[in-house]
Order: sequence, then structure tokens, then C-alpha cells
Amino acid sequence: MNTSMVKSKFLSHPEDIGVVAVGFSGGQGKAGVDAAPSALIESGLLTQLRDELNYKLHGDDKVNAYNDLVPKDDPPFRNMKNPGTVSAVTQRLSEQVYSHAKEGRMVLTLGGDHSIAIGTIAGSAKAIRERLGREIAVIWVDAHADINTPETSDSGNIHGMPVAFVSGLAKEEKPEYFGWLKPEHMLNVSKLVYIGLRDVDAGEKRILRENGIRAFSMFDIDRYGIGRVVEMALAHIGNDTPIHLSFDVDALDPMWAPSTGTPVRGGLTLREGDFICESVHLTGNLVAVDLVEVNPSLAADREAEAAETIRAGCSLVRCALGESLL
Ligand SMILES: NC(=[NH2+])NCCC[C@H](N)C(=O)O
Ligand SMILES: [Mn+2]
Ligand SMILES: [Mn+2]
Repeated sequence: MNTSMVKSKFLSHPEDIGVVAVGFSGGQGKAGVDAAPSALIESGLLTQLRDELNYKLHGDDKVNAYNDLVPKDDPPFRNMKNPGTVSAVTQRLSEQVYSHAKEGRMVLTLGGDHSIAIGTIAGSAKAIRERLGREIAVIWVDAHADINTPETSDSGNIHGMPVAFVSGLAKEEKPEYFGWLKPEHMLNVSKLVYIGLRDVDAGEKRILRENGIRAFSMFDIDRYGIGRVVEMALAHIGNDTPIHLSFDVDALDPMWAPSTGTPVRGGLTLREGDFICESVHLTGNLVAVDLVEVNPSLAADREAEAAETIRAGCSLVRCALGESLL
């Protein structure tokens, strides 16, 4: 790590990153998001972390496809699409994230669609509980709240439900349908904060309200500016809490990140996204980062727009890991 970088105080090996590349698209219906990790890696992300930011990287450079986990038959269950597949993949992913996090490393997960956060958050939460006896906080940067329960979801896509499962708002006993999630995997919703929301379903608004969940929408960003919003978000989770940052690239305006499955206009500039990541880095509390929903095959002008989106994603990750601070 460079001398100007902030070492995370909750990591015993702050210079080490466990990388998990998740080539998975089963939480939604559009092919291509599974190709994001290799596109990000090919564009040089891991080399930059190694050579420019001086991290030591652990874990396979190869992308996990999890094909061995896909059940032969995966019918909808409680309105969820591909429930058995998403459950099995996120369970395996939770073990991968856990095994890095329990070593005291930073964990970087490259998605994949946002359903994978069921696995990443479950793995971080469990490891941090065991290592430090603490609960993690989650900063969820997204156009969407992804807190539908199977019953409130219109689409049945599990990438719109991860927060509900990992916080216990959506419950299921069957082990093959997320019943593997145990109390040690869970996120306390009082330690959850959203930034960037602008497309929240009616049922999700009710869930946010009823559970008193702290959320900063694009309205708040226009009103207070990104600086104040990040300050308030960090104040909400407190200065002494390990942070898991889950960044959906669709939080950025489609101008900066056009290649994504559910783009919503009126989003963050790339600079605002980078600022969020830099600010989280500066807390010294970061323990895990997810970057999700980059889909290189979705774009009007494929090559150019996909390259833009990949570049934006790389920038966000580097900022979260300490780049660009003087
Ligand atoms: N991770 C995402 N891009 N999620 C989009 C979710 C969209 C919508 N709210 C749904 O539940 O289907
Ligand atoms: Mn989203
Ligand atoms: Mn999302």
C-alpha cells in the first residue's frame, strides 16, 4: 500500500485483498452480466491494485461460473426466478468471502448481478462477528433499494431482493431456498444505509418506512450535495463500525455507466460515485467491497459504452481501495 493510503483498522492484513470473481447472472434475466469480472480484470483492474496501489492479492484470477451448482430443474418458488440456483451460488460465495475475511483480509467481489450480495454480506457478517465480535454496517449505493421480499416483487428477479434476505425481512426455512442463512450471516437494518436511490417500488418504500431504514435518494444529493450526504450516511453507522460497501454500477447515471441491466436516468456522476468510495476508504473502516451489475453486452454502441462502464467500475473500486488521494 502507498503511504498516503488509510489502512483499515478492522483488518489484521490491511495490505491483502481476497478477490472473488463471480460470473453469475441468475438473479435477473439478461445475459452478459456474468462476463463483467473477466472484462474488469482484462481491462487491468487487478494489475492496478497490485502494481499501483501495492496490494497483495489472494484468490484465483479465474472467474467462478458455479456451473456445478446449477440444479437440473429450478422452478419458481414463492414467485422467485431461479431460486435454487441463486441460493446455491450465494451460499458457496458466502463461504469464499468468509474464508478471506476470517484471515483479516479486505474482500473484493466482482459481480455478477446484485443477488450475489446475499453471499458477500453473509460471508463478511459471519467473519467479522467471529473475528471481532462485531456487526458490520452496509453502505448500499444503488438506484434501487433491492429490498423486495418474494411477495412484494413484481419481477420475481432475486437481484431485487438481496437486502430482504440478508436482513431477515424475507425468511425461508428450506435450505435449498436461502434457509442456509443463519443469524451469524445477518445484517441488522439499523446498520444499513442507502445512497443514490431513485427507482424504489411501492412495496419497498413501505418496507423502508416500517423498518426506519436510513436512505439518501438523489433528491437528498441534490438538496444537500454529495459531501453532506456521505457525512450523514457515515454518521448514521457510526465511526467505529466495520463497513461493507455494496456498489451497484447503476447508481451512476447512464451517461457514465450505460452498460447495465436496469439503468435509471438522473443518477450520480462518476465523480460523485468516486467521492463516496474515497470517503469510505478514508474512514479506515472498510472491510469489503462489491462491484455489481456491469453488463458489457448491454449498450447501444456496444464497444464504446461497455468500455466506459468498465472504466467507471474500475475507478470506483480503486477509489474505495485508496487511489487518488494526495
Ligand atoms: N440490482 C438491481 N439492479 N436491481 C433492480 C431491481 C428492480 C426492481 N425493483 C425489481 O425488484 O425487480
Ligand atoms: Mn440497481
Ligand atoms: Mn442493485
